[in-house]
Amino acid sequence: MEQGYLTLETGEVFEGVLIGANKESLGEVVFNTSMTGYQEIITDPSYAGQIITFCYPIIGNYGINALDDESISPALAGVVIGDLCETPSHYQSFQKFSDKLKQAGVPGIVNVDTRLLVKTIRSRGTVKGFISKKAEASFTKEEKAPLWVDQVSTKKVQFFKNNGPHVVLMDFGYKKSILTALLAENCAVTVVPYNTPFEKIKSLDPDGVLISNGPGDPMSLQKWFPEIKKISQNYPTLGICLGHQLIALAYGAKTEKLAYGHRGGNHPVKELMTGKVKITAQNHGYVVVDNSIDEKVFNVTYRNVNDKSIEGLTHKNYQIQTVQFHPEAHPGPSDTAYILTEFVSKIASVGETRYAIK
Ligand SMILES: NC(=O)CC[C@H](N)C(=O)O
Repeated sequence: MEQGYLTLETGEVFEGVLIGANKESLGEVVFNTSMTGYQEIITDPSYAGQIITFCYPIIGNYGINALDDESISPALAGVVIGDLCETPSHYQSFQKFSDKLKQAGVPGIVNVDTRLLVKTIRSRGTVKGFISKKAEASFTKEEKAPLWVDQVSTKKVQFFKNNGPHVVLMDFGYKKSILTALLAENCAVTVVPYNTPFEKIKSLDPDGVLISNGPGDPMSLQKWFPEIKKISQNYPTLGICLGHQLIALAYGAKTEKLAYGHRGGNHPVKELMTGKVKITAQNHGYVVVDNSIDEKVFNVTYRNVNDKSIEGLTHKNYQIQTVQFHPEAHPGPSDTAYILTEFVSKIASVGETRYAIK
């Protein structure tokens, strides 16, 4: 057990014990409030480049299983934990949390005062941090953040056969649960790289397109906004999290960074049409700016109950729906699983009446 430190760019230093990969790591320090689901969280590609602080004090108690990974290899920069349990107990567990981290090449730091760290992030806003054996770090101003999506998106097209409607899943760093949910609805799914142009998607002849979640600042993908717009004008489209932000941006709205993001399994969201509140799973640092939405183009369908931020949109003329939260959950409640089910039944019924390709 080796002593280590998490140094924040704002100067605070947190002491702990190093676990996982034996290396230093720099990342944006964020926190997740979920009480369970650490395996899904560390394998969610949307965390690429980030150091996740777990608010829940005990992590690792039910081990790692063969089912819950949300991607093949974790993309996060590190983890910060209060109390790590190295003697897991669960019938499906085959690995300890620290071994999973080591295998994935990700460093972590445990025995950290995570309550103080989260309070610090809440007052400072999201800050960069450095995990190291030394209590010092130098933070140089990066010219440009890496294009994280490019690092997590598939490089090749993958087909999943089925006898239901055909969905093209644009992979900006999709969570496996999105694919699983579509397959469970009998959809045939074609997973394509994030930078697949409209013409290629047209050649795949989908019934609908799903623009996935993914890491980083949505504005870093500005180059692809015209393609995203064209795709969504020609096929019924569902955007989840980053997908929601990209669609809004493609139609001229703006996004901004939240002070410290929404990451957890109990974010209340109001469905404006019914007034009903759904408890949702979330993991995002950016939001669509409220007054940047053209109300002649989009209806705001959902709002966050806590900070009133935009959580969902529908287009007034095209079959486009977007959600900032995660209807596939994993981890988190499945209150909004109907969003995926309704999308699939909509594209199944569009069938022959599908609008003409422009
Ligand atoms: N889960 C996601 O798709 C996250 C979207 C985006 N990277 C954000 O942080 O806001």
